[in-house]
Amino acid sequence: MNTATLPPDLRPLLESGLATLGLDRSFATPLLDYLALLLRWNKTYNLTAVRDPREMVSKHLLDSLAMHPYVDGLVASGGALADLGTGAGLPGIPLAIVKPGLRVTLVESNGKKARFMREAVRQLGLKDVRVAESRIEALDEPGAYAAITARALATIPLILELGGHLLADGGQLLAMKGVHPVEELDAMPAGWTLRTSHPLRVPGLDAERHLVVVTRN
Ligand SMILES: C[S@@+](CC[C@H](N)C(=O)[O-])C[C@H]1O[C@@H](n2cnc3c(N)ncnc32)[C@H](O)[C@@H]1O
Repeated sequence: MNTATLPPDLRPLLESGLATLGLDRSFATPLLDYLALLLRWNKTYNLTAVRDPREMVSKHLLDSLAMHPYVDGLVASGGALADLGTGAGLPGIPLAIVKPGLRVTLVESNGKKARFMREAVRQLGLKDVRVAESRIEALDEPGAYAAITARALATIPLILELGGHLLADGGQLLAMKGVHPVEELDAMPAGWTLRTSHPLRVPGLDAERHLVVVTRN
């Protein structure tokens, strides 16, 4: 893939961030391939508001990857993950890159974004990833997923309303949030339990981040 146009300092920046997150530096190559593709498509399709390549490393790649330990159990058990309102594939594509064997469905209703992701999945050779071009609430796969992820999508009650049907019994919502979302959790519907809210440290990002884990009772 053509990563030659990327600024030369991106690779060391990304490799250092991967090391901080406990991930192998070798993942920098496919992650930069994805970034290069995203930058190229962003010129014609409005895929993400963040357009500076250095900012994309911290705000998109490393931010998505900061939750990677939470999907290790899925790789081990073979459980599937649905990334809801994934946009250009965040966090689903970076997670799939660093967790070979993780089965991911990228759920997105925007046709241009879905088209970009189909191309990215093909070019990156992500064999266990599929794109579902669909409204979340219309995805007819009840109970098919051991976990759902959501980043910059909606409040926790709304995420559960849209996509709760996709989770198997005991399944987990892994919601990426900024500050700990007290009000959202106060409004959580019946049938769901807050398991944990864990602060995440994202290399290169000076902002509060939390991973909120909610389980179906
Ligand atoms: C703010 S973007 C976040 C994208 C990505 N998760 C990220 O972190 O960059 C929210 C995305 O969710 C999609 N979306 C919103 N509601 C949706 C729904 N009900 N079904 C499917 N996609 C939806 C939008 O099209 C948009 O691409």
